[in-house]
Amino acid sequence: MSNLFTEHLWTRVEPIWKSYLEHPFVKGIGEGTLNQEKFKHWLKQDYVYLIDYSRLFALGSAKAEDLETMTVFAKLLHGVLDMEMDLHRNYAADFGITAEELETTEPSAITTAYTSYMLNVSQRGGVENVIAAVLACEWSYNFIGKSLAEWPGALDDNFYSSWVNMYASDEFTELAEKCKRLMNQQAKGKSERELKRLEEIVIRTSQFEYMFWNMVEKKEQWPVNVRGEKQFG
Ligand SMILES: Cc1ncc(CN)c(N)n1
Repeated sequence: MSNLFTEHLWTRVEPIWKSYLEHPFVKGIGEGTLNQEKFKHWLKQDYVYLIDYSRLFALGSAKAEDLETMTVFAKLLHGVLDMEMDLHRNYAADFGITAEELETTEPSAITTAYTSYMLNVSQRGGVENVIAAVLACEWSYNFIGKSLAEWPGALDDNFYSSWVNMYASDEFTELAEKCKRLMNQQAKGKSERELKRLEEIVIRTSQFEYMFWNMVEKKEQWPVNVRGEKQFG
């Protein structure tokens, strides 16, 4: 295993994350061709996802064993609530969707499953579980943003160029790097068995990321709603 735990993790998640770049939703962002109704579904679902995601950083701060780690989690929390969610609020305003509408979105089945998984593993373990749960989210979006930024035309006359720019930006890259540094610090001195357990969390969340792209592509909610009406993908 390489010295840095994140380098080892990269060898495990690379094939999963490369599959995101072939996903029609992600390709649609990079090529500027994504159907805007699908994007609105992402905006709303992602907004409520990010609310729970923020809770994870608050939990990380509460579980931290030193002031420095506490501060890093607090900075990550600020990064989501202020910087990342501003992207959503700005796109929503263009569509005439209010911040309240975003905030009161009913989470879909996949959104609920994904955030519940992250909150569950984070509550069960120490601070290392929290950072393992949030790592793929921050790092994989940065990976996608930077990859799409190199696609021809992704940053020119593309409705989604603000999306690509934000996730590829130096500011967002620094948030992803903070997560990687925290993961490596927490991995130090852990047994092989413990590292395997953390690796599994990163792989599971990477698989959830793919399911989230699928959910927004298909505008999925729940397979059956409260009136008994079925939704087929
Ligand atoms: C589902 C998901 N995963 C990750 C990110 C990046 N914080 C996000 N906005 N949405």
